[in-house]
Amino acid sequence: MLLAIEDLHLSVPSPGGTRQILRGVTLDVSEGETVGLVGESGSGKSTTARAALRLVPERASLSGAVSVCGHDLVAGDPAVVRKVRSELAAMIFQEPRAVLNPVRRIGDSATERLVRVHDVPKAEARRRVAELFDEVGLADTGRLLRAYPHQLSGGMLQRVVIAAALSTGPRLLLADEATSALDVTTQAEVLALLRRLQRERETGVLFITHDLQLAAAYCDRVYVMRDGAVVEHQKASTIFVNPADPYTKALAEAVPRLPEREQNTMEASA
Ligand SMILES: Nc1ncnc2c1ncn2[C@@H]1O[C@H](COP(=O)(O)OP(=O)(O)OP(=O)(O)O)[C@@H](O)[C@H]1O
Repeated sequence: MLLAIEDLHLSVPSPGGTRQILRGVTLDVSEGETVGLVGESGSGKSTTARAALRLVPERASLSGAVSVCGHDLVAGDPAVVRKVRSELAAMIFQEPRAVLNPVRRIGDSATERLVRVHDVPKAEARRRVAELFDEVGLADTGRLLRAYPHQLSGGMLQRVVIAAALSTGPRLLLADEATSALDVTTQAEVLALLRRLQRERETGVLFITHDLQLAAAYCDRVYVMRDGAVVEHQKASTIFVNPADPYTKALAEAVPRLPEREQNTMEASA
């Protein structure tokens, strides 16, 4: 098992007492699996994923178990946490521009993990990252390594971030709304790319999205969260057909559909 979270509770002190953010979350991700984590804004999806890297709020109180490739992230000492963050797991966020320093060249940002954390010589790190750029479909890698983030489109930047995340060969990818800011075509391209890389490397992916339809189409299994707890867990192929929890039912019913009249008009004109 790559990621195993069991009965995870997380609370933070708040002006009125204690604020419960996670209430007994249990989920897992195996090698080569894409597992969706779905829920509305504020349901605790990001907090759950960040707990896999022990990136929890300061002064948070945490109980339960989190293990990444068998390493205990709750009780583990700082060396274990460092190993997980630098070698075993990597996170991809929604907005690449927020991750990449705007005044640093792409090459410096993308090689940072290899150079700083893994002591790989700079020239070797650039060679490896250039290879990965090629793999994620970025052309003209020499020019790209010298470019600044503002010179690239959102889709290209997200590919850069994916290449940087993959540079240290993580077993587990935590993708937090990783394609939500992209237009539909670019989103489809980046999802296909992630799928291919994942199959080649047998990576496990925790795929966080607020979009149940996307999760059902893209993932193997789906967990649905509401108010800090998992309220449903199903195979992706059945979650739309057979939602058990009333909240999932409501989410499934909320998927926008074209009104019948417009659909008929489109069919007629096709
Ligand atoms: N450091 C913190 N201190 C206090 N509350 C926090 C902290 N971090 C998160 N929260 C709260 O915990 C809840 C869950 O947040 P989280 O970001 O995990 O939700 P989410 O499902 O990922 O939402 P979104 O889709 O909007 O990112 C939210 O109500 C958020 O405001």
